[in-house]
Amino acid sequence: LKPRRPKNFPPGPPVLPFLGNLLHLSLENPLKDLERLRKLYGDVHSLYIGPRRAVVLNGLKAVKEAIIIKGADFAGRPQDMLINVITKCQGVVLADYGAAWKEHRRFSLMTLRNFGLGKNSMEERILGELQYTIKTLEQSIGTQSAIPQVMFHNVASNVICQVLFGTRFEYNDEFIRVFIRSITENTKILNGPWAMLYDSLPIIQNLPLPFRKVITNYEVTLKVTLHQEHKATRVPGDPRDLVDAYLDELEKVGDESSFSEEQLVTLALDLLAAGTDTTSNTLLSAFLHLLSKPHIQEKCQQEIDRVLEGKEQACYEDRHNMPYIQAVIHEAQRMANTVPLSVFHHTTKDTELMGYSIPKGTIILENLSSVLSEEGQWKSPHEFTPENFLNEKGEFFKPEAFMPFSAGPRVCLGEGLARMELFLILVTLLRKFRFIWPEDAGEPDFTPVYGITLTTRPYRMRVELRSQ
Ligand code: HEM
Repeated sequence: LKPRRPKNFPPGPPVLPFLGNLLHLSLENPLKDLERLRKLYGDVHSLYIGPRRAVVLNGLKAVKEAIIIKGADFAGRPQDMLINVITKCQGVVLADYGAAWKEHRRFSLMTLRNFGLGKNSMEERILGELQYTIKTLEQSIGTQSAIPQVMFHNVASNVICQVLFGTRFEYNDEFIRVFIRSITENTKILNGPWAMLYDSLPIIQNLPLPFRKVITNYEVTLKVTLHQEHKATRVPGDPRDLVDAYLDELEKVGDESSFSEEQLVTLALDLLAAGTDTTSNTLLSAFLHLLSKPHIQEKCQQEIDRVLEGKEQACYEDRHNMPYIQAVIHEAQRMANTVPLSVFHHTTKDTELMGYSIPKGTIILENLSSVLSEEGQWKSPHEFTPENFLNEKGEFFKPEAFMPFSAGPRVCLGEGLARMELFLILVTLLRKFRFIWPEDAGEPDFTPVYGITLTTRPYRMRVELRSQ
């Protein structure tokens, strides 16, 4: 009943029968506990999630050795947790390391790239979507209460919807409202207390407890995704979007590959879920910092005005002339710490790490937080300081420990898109508006709400038009 540590396995806290190390972690937010355990047991330590064997990786050295240098050994995903019940191990994000994952990852990367080129490029889609955001913000001028939460989720999910379905949704559309509510709820439940209990105690898995909400939420998102009727209007060989491209591929490869209509639905949901909550929570955190540090906001605006003088709108290439903006965006990502424990990995074979033996089938928690704020890697690890990314000459540089997208074979496949979104959204909005912390709002609260993604606590902002 009490799990036994394998030989030469990393050390860790004493393990209890059934519960493993569940009592060593705050189920509401285990990040502080992981910091404490790192101090006690070192950069690589073990942890039992109920009966499941897990290893936590802390700091750049351990994370790099595992997911980059020994990437393939650490590139699996666990297949028997609450999260897998809903995705049936398909798609990309939670698929195990193997042919189906590889084929779907390759297809997604290629399609994102193809739909990002030429006419209707990704850049145009983002800038087009921003016109709706600008309208929303303009309507709130003169009030103290622009509410950025839903707005940034809408932008991020509409950008992906355009790639997937070739269409965007009005911000009050049923699809987008239901979809966003369901995925934001699920990213909180899926690594919260109920998921931990579900994963630790098989005996409770069929009881009508709150984790069942994850399944209902997933069914809702599935229904709305399936609702996108594509087949009737598509022209084979002339794809309008990712769904068309997938259906083309399915016809081409037939039964010989892992492609199937069921996989397509999971893939679409994967991309929507992975691309919405991450980008929007990063933007929420970035704006919270800019609201509380008006001098940094102003410095960004000066650089934007200078570089974009005479130009109607920003393009992604402009980033090369905006070292300060680049530094602010990277610093915002570092402090946002959007996916603090990455997505759980799983060892694909018996392997070694920093002198320890780690058997095949061990869950790996990659503590990205510990790298993004590691002492010794940053000039200022705990404060919002754009200078973390600027050299003495004011030029932008990226330290090795900047890994909000993780790294190695499983590195975020939306990194290129996310970086383009963050740049164009921040630059366009900061050029047009000044964002001010409302006088009646007290002090900004930077304590995040824990989940697969960290979220800022809800806040309001005052918006003024800038005269350029
Ligand atoms: C600021 C925004 C984003 C952040 C911080 C972020 C971060 C991450 C992280 C940490 C992972 C886990 C990597 C690992 O397991 O080692 C991941 C995976 C993934 N992300 Fe992102 N992401 C962002 C935006 C996006 C966008 C816009 C998309 C959609 C196109 C996307 C799609 C994915 C997918 C499909 C995976 C799974 C990759 C795999 O398992 O092979 N992400 N992301």
